[in-house]
Amino acid sequence: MRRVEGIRLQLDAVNYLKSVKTLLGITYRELSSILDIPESVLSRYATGDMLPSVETAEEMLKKLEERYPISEVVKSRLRMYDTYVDMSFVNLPQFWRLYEVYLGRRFSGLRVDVVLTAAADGIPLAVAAASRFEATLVVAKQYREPGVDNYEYTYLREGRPVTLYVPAGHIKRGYSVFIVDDIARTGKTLRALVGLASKAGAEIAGASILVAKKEVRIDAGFPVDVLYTY
Ligand SMILES: O=P(O)(O)OC[C@H]1O[C@H](OP(=O)(O)OP(=O)(O)O)[C@H](O)[C@@H]1O
Ligand SMILES: Nc1ncnc2[nH]cnc12
Repeated sequence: MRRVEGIRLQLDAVNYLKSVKTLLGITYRELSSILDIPESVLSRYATGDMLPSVETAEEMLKKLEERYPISEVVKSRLRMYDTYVDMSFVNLPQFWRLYEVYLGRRFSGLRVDVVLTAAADGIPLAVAAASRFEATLVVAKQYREPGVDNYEYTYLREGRPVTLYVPAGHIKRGYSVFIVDDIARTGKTLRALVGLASKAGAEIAGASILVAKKEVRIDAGFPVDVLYTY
């Protein structure tokens, strides 16, 4: 393992610890008994006065992922209303860090050139994903960028046509594209993003959608990772 990979693991373990502590409201006492590490040591990890060894970090991550999976964080932080799901936790830095660690481990070794999302609510998650994959962020918008060629994809949303655009130069033939969004209700936005990547001649390496309605089915020949269905 390269030195930098060890350091990443150490930081990932501490970030996971801090994120689940804040987002799930877990005490050091509980974390201490789950991890078998004294509370005083955990609090020094959290303040940054100390780092776990690489071996301890790997063990911590395994235990934390098993006991506090990111799906539990999503489930406990989202708020269901009649027809609306409040997903505002996707705007918390603690959640971005948790999501980065999750993606890095779930999709370890995946080559990604572009992380593609649709404006606006998917953007913070897509930034976190692009950061972890060392990829370029591309945001599909509901308007055409002027002065350049755009790929476009039109679908019907509650009877009205919606068109998503991306500048043609931003996704090239043969690129490996990873799709990110906060929620899929009808799956039409996800399908539109797949359509845009296909028009560009790119390959889709995978997709991560935090929350999806049970009815949403995407048979696109690539894995769509969903953390919570309703
Ligand atoms: O599966 P679907 O029915 O297509 O819905 C999912 C999409 O809807 C939301 O975006 P929205 O278009 O509301 O724009 P916003 O991100 O600006 O709220 C959400 O961020 C997804 O992109
Ligand atoms: N946050 C949300 N909740 C429910 N339906 C949606 N469609 C798009 N965004 C949504």
